[in-house]
Amino acid sequence: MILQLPAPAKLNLILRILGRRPDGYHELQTLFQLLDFGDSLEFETRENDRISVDAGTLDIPLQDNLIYRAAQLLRQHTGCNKGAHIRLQKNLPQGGGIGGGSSDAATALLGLNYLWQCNLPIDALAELGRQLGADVPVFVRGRTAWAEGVGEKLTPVATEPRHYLVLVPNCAVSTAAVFGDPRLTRDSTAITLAALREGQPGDIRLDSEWLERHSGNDCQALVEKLHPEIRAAREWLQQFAKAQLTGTGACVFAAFDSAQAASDVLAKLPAKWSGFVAAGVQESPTHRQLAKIASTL
Ligand SMILES: C[C@@](CO)(OP(=O)(O)O)[C@H](O)COP(=O)(O)OP(=O)(O)OC[C@H]1O[C@@H](n2ccc(N)nc2=O)[C@H](O)[C@@H]1O
Ligand SMILES: Nc1ncnc2c1ncn2[C@@H]1O[C@H](COP(=O)(O)OP(=O)(O)O)[C@@H](O)[C@H]1O
Repeated sequence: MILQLPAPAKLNLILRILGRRPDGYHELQTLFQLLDFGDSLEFETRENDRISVDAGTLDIPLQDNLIYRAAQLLRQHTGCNKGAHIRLQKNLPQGGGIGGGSSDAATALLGLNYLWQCNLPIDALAELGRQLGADVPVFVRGRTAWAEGVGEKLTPVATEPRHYLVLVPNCAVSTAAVFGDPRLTRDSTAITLAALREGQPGDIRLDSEWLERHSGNDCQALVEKLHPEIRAAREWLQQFAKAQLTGTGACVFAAFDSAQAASDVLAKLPAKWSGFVAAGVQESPTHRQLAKIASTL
């Protein structure tokens, strides 16, 4: 059996650092916006219990690949001893702050849970994801969400449909180095969403005016100090629309009302940088694909 699933990127439309916990991890608040663009994973069952990964252009040891680690963790947790061959088509830059590795890990958990018929509920898969990285649970749950804690307390939210131009500067940022830097500001006040829920059935809606007021990224100033090229990319994009860092970088992004408007700016991009246009989505393309497969059974 062969199963093909997307592993979408995310943007942090808001990233606030509230403080540091005794274990060194940071308390934060972030708005994870899922995108309709990302990597792609293909899963194939095998006759034996081997797990192999063809990582394509991604040049890292197998034991470090989050796809392999997700597969091992799922087997350990469930006692499953089945094997699989997994092919990765890597479209997202590494260390970009758009969650490529985390999303690959989540898609591996979701895909293998289905392929191996482990039948773990989403809560259990999200907990396994948390063990692999702070950003994995949001991709496992598959909803654009407001995150608190170290990023694992998730509240699904509805954002207005927008198109994003994401620029990829020529550098990779180490998340651990940014969080370990004494110059990082860690004193933002917490935002409360509760007031926005009043009288509204369903998910909390974050409209563009609210987003405009609260957008920002507490890592941006430090990351731009460490990597002047990221500042240059953001300032270039800023000529056309409000531009901001995602996660701990390196990517920067701006929102547009249409894909055409974003593509028009992308067409002007200096050759030294690359970029892509993607739409913001409420539900992960991974979950949409799994639901489609389930509906045809
Ligand atoms: C801050 C974010 C926002 O999305 O940055 P990006 O990775 O997307 O750039 C993420 O939550 C990152 O998530 P992820 O990349 O999965 O982090 P992890 O592998 O769990 O942690 C990498 C390192 O970042 C630091 N870290 C991470 C998350 C957090 N809330 N506090 C931290 O201090 C820790 O030093 C940890 O060793
Ligand atoms: N399947 C994978 N895809 C990308 N990176 C991976 C993967 N597995 C492990 N990694 C490691 O995770 C690190 C961060 O990955 P990535 O998710 O691309 O960055 P970010 O969290 O900044 O968005 C990479 O530098 C890489 O060493």
